[in-house]
Amino acid sequence: MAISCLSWSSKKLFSSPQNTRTCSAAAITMSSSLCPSLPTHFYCKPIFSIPKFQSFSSQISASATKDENPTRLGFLGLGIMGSPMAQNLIKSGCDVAVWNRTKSKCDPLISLGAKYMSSPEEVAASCDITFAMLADPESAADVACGRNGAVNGMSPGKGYVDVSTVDVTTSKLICGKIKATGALFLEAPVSGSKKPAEDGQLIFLTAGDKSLYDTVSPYLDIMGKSRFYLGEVGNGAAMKLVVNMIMGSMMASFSEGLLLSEKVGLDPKVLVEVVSQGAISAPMFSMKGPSMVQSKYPTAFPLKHQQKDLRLALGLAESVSQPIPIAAATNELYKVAKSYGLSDHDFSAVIEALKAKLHPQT
Ligand SMILES: NC(=O)C1=CN([C@@H]2O[C@H](COP(=O)(O)OP(=O)(O)OC[C@H]3O[C@@H](n4cnc5c(N)ncnc54)[C@H](OP(=O)(O)O)[C@@H]3O)[C@@H](O)[C@H]2O)C=CC1
Ligand SMILES: O=CC(=O)O
Repeated sequence: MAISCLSWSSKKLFSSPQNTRTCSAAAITMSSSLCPSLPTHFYCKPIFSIPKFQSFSSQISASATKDENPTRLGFLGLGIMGSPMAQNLIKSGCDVAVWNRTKSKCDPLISLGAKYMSSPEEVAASCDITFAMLADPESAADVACGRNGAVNGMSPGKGYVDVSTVDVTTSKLICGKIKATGALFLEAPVSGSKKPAEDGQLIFLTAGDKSLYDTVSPYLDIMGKSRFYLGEVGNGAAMKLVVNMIMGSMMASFSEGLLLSEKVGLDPKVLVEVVSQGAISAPMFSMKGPSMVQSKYPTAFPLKHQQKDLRLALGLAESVSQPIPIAAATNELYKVAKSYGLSDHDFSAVIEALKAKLHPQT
């Protein structure tokens, strides 16, 4: 069976609350039984046939199918990514409680049916599974382990799924604190930006308790198009950092190309078109190139988070003595862009760091 699955046809079904459960179940059923040749760590939503309903194996998942006793989900962190992810869960008929540091960001979700809780602890105490989508290692650790943090509300039978992009050490720290309560832990950072989050097309890079992975797979499938189970805690975080290290360098290189083409009298719009047709074509270039040419950077992935990921990737590389000189140079460029006040712009604004007149006489 071809792996290039995902489908907006199955997605359309997912986006309809009345169809969600059938489709979630269908997605689960499809995984290894119908795709025996696929590696067991990888699952992708099917495009075509939707097989017969099969009930979920774990107890918590099974309760997601029963109206009288639905699994209670919590969501901590309602920024660019967390809001649409939580929204997709709510629209799919899940029972969701939310918390965000800035309370006003909870309002649109409350109007869709979410319950508001006043702390991460309250969310964790009242939910079976709590997802967290925080900015960086510091906020992820604080929301999980700080005062009124989620750890205080965890207990055996519950699960904590951290979908933030953090470093291996932070993920292991959070895992240790959560597991000390008897609860289960899964790290599940995502690849894919604002639009994929809105469309339920994220890629989950998970590691940790396999039974929790199995339990939450129906929810990951509502929010995403595929999921990888990578084994021990730290592997998901590391995979995410490697992917974003590549992405940050690609964007920096693309920026250099756009500016060089213009300087030598070429039309950068044509460069975008040429690149899109060749072997180095990437959706990112086609999507962001046209606005970069107009010096517009509507935020999907904030530049400050891309620089954070490069910084964390450098730490990861150092921990195993792997040289990553291109990523190191790229990180410096993003730091310059941050110093120009571009932290909250899209990461494609890194091109502005290359426009600066480093040599005013030229
Ligand atoms: N945007 C993207 O394209 C993608 C982002 N990611 C990763 O996902 C994570 C979230 O990204 P995104 O949604 O874009 O980021 P945002 O900056 O939009 O949201 C960050 C979230 O973290 C919260 N937060 C920040 N600091 C603290 C703190 N000290 N205590 C409590 N809460 C805090 C914010 O709360 P408040 O609203 O109060 O500020 C907000 O809910 C990051 O790790 C990012 O690297 C991964 C894939 C794609
Ligand atoms: O982390 C960002 C992304 O686009 O993935």
